[in-house]
Amino acid sequence: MQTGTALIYDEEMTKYKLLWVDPACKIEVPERLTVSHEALVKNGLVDRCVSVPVREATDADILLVHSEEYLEAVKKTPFMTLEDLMEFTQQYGDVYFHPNIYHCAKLAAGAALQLVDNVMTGKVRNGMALVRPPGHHSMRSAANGFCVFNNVSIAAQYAKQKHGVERVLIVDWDVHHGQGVQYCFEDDPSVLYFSWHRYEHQKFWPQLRESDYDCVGKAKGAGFNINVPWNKVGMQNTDYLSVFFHVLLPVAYEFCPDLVLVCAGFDAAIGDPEGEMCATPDIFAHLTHLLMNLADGKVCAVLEGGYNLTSLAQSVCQTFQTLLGDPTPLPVNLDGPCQSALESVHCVRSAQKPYWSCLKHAADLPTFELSTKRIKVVEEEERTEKVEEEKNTEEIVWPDPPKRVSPCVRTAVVLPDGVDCPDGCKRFTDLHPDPLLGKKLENILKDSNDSDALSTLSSLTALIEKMETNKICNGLVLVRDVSMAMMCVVQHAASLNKRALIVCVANEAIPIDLTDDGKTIMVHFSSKESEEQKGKYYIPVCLKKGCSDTSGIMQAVLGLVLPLGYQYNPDLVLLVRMPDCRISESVWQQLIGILQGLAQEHTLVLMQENEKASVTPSASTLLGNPAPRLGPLQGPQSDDVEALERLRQKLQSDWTLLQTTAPDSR
Ligand SMILES: COCC(O)(O)CCCCCNCCCN
Ligand SMILES: [Zn+2]
Repeated sequence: MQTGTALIYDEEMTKYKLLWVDPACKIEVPERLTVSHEALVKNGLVDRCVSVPVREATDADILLVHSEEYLEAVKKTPFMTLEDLMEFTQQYGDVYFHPNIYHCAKLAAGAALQLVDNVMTGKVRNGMALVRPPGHHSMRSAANGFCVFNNVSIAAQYAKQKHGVERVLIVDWDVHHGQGVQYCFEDDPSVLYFSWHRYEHQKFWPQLRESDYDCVGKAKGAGFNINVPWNKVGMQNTDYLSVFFHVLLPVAYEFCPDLVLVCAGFDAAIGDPEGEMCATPDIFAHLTHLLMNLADGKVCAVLEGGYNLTSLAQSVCQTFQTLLGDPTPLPVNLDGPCQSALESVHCVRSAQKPYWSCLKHAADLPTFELSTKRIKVVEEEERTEKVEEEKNTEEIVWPDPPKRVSPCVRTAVVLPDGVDCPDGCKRFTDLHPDPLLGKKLENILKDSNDSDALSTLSSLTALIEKMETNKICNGLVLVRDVSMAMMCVVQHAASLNKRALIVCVANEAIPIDLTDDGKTIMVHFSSKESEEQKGKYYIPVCLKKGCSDTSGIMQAVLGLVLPLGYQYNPDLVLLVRMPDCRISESVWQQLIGILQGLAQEHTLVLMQENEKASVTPSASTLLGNPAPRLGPLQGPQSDDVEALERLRQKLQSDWTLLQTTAPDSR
């Protein structure tokens, strides 16, 4: 299994800057790279990474995206006088040139290519390149928005040409629209480009009509361009996650990329003068984690924007820590998307509906959108660049990102004798069994003299306590009676006053009575509609074909379990696989991998002791290895989707992160 996270950085890329007065460009300073790298050093993250050297992109590399005339023109800039540079710059927008910027632009593009080479040849699992000048605005024959060469677009073409990559997903979480990337791939179905961006109904830079949600790509590329416009500032963590759960991830899993490239701009974070958003730096820990079970974990992030030097440095560290496998921080108080974000999610899903089977049941465009579409056309003439009113300069503050400590034991296992402990795991037994345990569990234990049941249960309860005190990150336990063990965990977690999210994959109903105090939530996958209501904390997901239905499970995991789990924010995630369920190993691993974003990766996997074959794959994912790809997903069963929609309608008043449509409140 490939490991290692590449860090690509070279201080040469700090050696250019704005040489004249230009208010639009003054934020793009060399310190952006130095503060980021220094933060990595200070947090001991440089030493944990594999340092990969930069290289200059060759002409051939650059010509994968740019025209010869543009490259030839840029080649002349090192020899220009200051006046020539200013005049040369005039022909482009919101960008500046410098005698050394061509050299740095080759290094920035070359850094992205080095990252792709090292990931695609298996020298590292994933990585990030800290570069400037950034890339996503530059076009075939034009510099734009601080960008000279389109680093990530070149990397995508390079990955296809040199490494035979067939499908590339580009996730652009920078707060600006990477129009350069969109133009490069808009008719190319092998590159799926996803971007969210501050838009404010086309009032925000670069004020392009083609940045709106209805620009879905052209010809064969229709459906392979996804624009999520933010029509208001102040978007928060919950808005970003809502878009991942209900737009990006379902489509990304259906697309099943061979490689994920990230236009990692951190101007989407709080404090940034460009974005004016409110998402905190730790959100990038989650966004990164949610991409890491795609493409067998092959994730290459390349720095784009980010102008608040404090939030930039914090966001860069959060991203590297997740790439390195450190537990994600708790996703605190997510209270569901704001109205504007919900409208954007609703519009994007309906615009993309014809192209993705995971969206085939998405709602149609809200009626108000149809009406305002016309109004917007009318306003077109009146369009004036939003007056750059003085940014409210009062200091914006936010809490430091939480410490993310890796427990000394990553994965503990409780296995029957004769079952080998997988490499990297630690066999766990309870050294101080609680003599009263039998008594405490008598309501659960059928036969309190059953000594090895009792010993397994005492190991189980002791393991939970080690996870709660962060001595152990996660665990895998094989038991004879899964139902009984599950009830024991529920009872014990409740006694520790810890909130547990239980995801149970089964085929039959399961005998469990959940307390209605919300200390435990259970999502129960089965093939049978369970008639009796078991309260709002028991959530039955019925799949006609049962747990062998990969698309059905993934649809429910991404669109229901994740949002609900993130909003519930448990201390512990219990993954229970009942003996009779026929879930595929890869889907089971995806479930384990995806849900590790919750509860600081305190995941407890519970299986029947005869599932020996599943011990190694389950343990591999618990150890932080990426879950295997599922292959391009077909559409889920229609009646399953309708059942899921009914469930969503029922739950979304309590769990607002489940919402995907804006009430027609106009
Ligand atoms: C790929 O570069 C990263 C980036 O997307 O952040 C570039 C933003 C250019 C923003 C240009 N308008 C500045 C107007 C003054 N406030
Ligand atoms: Zn940006």
